[in-house]
Amino acid sequence: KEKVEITKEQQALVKVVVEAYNRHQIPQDVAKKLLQDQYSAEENFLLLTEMATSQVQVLVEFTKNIPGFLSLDREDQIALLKGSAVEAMFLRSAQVFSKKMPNGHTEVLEERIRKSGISEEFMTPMFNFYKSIGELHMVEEEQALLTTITILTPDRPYVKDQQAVERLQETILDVLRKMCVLQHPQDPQYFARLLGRLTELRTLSHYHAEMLTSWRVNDHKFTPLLCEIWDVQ
Ligand SMILES: COc1ccc(-c2nc3ccccc3n2[C@H](C(=O)Nc2c(C)cccc2C)C2CCCCC2)c(OC)c1
Repeated sequence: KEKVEITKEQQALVKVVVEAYNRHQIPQDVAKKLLQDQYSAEENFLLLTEMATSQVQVLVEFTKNIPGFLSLDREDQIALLKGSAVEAMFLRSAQVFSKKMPNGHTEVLEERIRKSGISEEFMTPMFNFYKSIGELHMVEEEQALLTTITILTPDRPYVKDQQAVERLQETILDVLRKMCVLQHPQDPQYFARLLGRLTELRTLSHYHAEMLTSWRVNDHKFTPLLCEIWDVQ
């Protein structure tokens, strides 16, 4: 049984990433807003586009703190951001949905999301993903590193130097694997299950454009930034 230990530089790397991840969170807590009032489909659509727009902005800031990211080719940095923004948004939403809340609040939140204006057909895959993330009971380090691994996916469209991205991703994967072994000694499959969620995340993200255009509102207005990132308009 090899003794797994996290090196000093790996600890420093995790600290930088987790601090940046926590610092670059969206100011207003959307879950609180949703728990307070039932909004119309129009208001929810506007809230979604506002949340998604600010999420992309915080994602850009977050990537600046990923060791090695700024040394990548600049066009590759853009390709990684464009390629991971939707997945990062769903991962963030799953983490918000899975947060420990007072009794009954999660059910109210789920109801509000079901009635938000999103069309029926996407609810099952979306909530299946949210619940599968929730079952992992990830600690914040795992959440931050998993988001970082999603961003550092080498085979995004238009990435030229995939090897450089792979090297960065492997650095994060190595420390996450060790953390999972140390954090969940009773579950040797935990790290594999964590990575398995990224496959589910990619599948869910294929639906995002349809989820938006099928939102039950008359006019689907997007910000210029979202037109860039989402395959809409
Ligand atoms: C593409 O279609 C989507 C994407 C996300 C959600 C979503 N799942 C959530 C789980 C928990 C809390 C809120 C959740 N959201 C939205 C939200 O803002 N996600 C969010 C974003 C966008 C950025 C940063 C952070 C977050 C949480 C609410 C937007 C307003 C209507 C209700 C959903 C969604 O729900 C129908 C449909």
